[in-house]
Amino acid sequence: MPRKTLGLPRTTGLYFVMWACSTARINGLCVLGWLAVSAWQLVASPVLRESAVVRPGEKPRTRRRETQATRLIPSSPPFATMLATASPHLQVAARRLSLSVPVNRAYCSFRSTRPCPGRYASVRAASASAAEAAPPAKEGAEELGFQEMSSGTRRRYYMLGGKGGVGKTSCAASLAVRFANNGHPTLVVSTDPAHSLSDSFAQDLSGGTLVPVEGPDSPLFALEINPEKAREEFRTASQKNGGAGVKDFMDSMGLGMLAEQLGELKLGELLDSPPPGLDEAIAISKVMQFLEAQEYSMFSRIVFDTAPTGHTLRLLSLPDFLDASIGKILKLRSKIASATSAIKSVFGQEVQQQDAVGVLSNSWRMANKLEQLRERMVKVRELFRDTESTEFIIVTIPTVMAISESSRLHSSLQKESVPVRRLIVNQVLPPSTSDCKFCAIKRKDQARALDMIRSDPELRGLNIIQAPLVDMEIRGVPALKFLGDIVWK
Ligand SMILES: Nc1ncnc2c1ncn2[C@@H]1O[C@H](COP(=O)(O)OP(=O)(O)OP(=O)(O)O)[C@@H](O)[C@H]1O
Repeated sequence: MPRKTLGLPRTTGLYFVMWACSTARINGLCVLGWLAVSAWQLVASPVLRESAVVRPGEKPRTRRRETQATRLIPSSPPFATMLATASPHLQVAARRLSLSVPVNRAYCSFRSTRPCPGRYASVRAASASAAEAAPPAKEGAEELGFQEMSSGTRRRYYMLGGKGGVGKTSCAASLAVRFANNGHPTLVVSTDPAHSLSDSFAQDLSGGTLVPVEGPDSPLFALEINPEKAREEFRTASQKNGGAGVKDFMDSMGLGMLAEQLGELKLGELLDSPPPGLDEAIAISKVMQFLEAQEYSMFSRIVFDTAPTGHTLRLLSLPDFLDASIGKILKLRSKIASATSAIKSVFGQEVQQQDAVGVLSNSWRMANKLEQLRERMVKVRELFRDTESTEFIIVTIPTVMAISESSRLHSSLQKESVPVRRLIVNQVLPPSTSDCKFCAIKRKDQARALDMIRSDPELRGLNIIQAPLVDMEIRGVPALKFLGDIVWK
């Protein structure tokens, strides 16, 4: 029908078609409306299309970014923009066009009262925008880029930690992939009792041994330490605690005091309900064991995906804890050794005597193992504090709760003299030309949280790395490479 016959301006024509769709609620009509609008859009929307690209007060978007966005999600930005700039009736109509997911997505990313069905229209565009929007990290800060992390072949350790669920594993795995793709034979280790490294690499890494990860240019191995299994080694040594018969026997030997002291130490309980941090301590000491072996000397970068904040802090104070809780055992060790040999030399093979010897020698073995653990923990703590080889990277998200926790974590790490220089703020919503209500509110919240970082006395001195919230699940080496290229620059 010629436009003149209708006698309506173009936008009103569009309005009419969409209004018909929204009122009729008939899918067939919706399809017709959609086709009509698309045809109309092809021939008559240069002005509106232009307005989709540049708005007052905004930087013009580059043609390239627009192309990337449209390639990744085949939505129809000009059409969505038209909807966004038109009346609320049109927006209702657009919602009813639910048969067209791209349109819904595009629509949502412009104006909606509900959260977006997909996260972002374009991952690449998002990351580019985030990089553009990243605030200067700190005043007078040294520039710490990936180049600095990657330079040199001397072994370096990176420990990523923070509140649960902020993206520690994704960031640690992406850093490991990035190192491996930059020529470093790399080992990534999860010491978090609730492992998600396997999920992150989409590969089974459980089993407590080094597993090669397929994909990167240089060797990349992953290791999930099973704390239960590692603890089992210690537990078996403490299983025979002896019974009343043994106690009587030791009393009769004049070793009653020793038996009582051993009983009080409750060796079995120490490992059955381990003190906080012990699991991770055993896990890290296991890694130290691995790394002492010649066959693992090839790794020039070791990345740790650590357990959530609390565990890490307790881990650092564990050597002191072990001193306090097993110090007594260590003191008793020589007494145990001499009592064991005395009993062995004086008596024959009676059951009671065997039990008594068993208790003492188990206790002695146990004491030895705990002593070894304590020594390793001291080494782990030294490693954590070595500014030359180690860096702890705090991962957070832009929420008040996560930032408060990161601030406390930083303060505790400072007290323990652990070097921290970088703070990753993960899942930042990138700026967009227009916002759904949900996104706008979320973005405001995030902006407040980012301001909080800038004014936080603990965090403002750190080099801040913003990682955008991306619209895909970060799973498998290609996705991790993708994230790594954005985050580790
Ligand atoms: N920048 C991002 N954009 C989109 N999704 C992300 C991003 N970072 C992490 N995620 C997603 O968030 C979820 C949690 O991430 P991850 O497992 O890395 O967190 P975590 O801190 O290690 O969790 P936990 O404390 O439970 O081990 C995962 O589904 C991951 O894909």
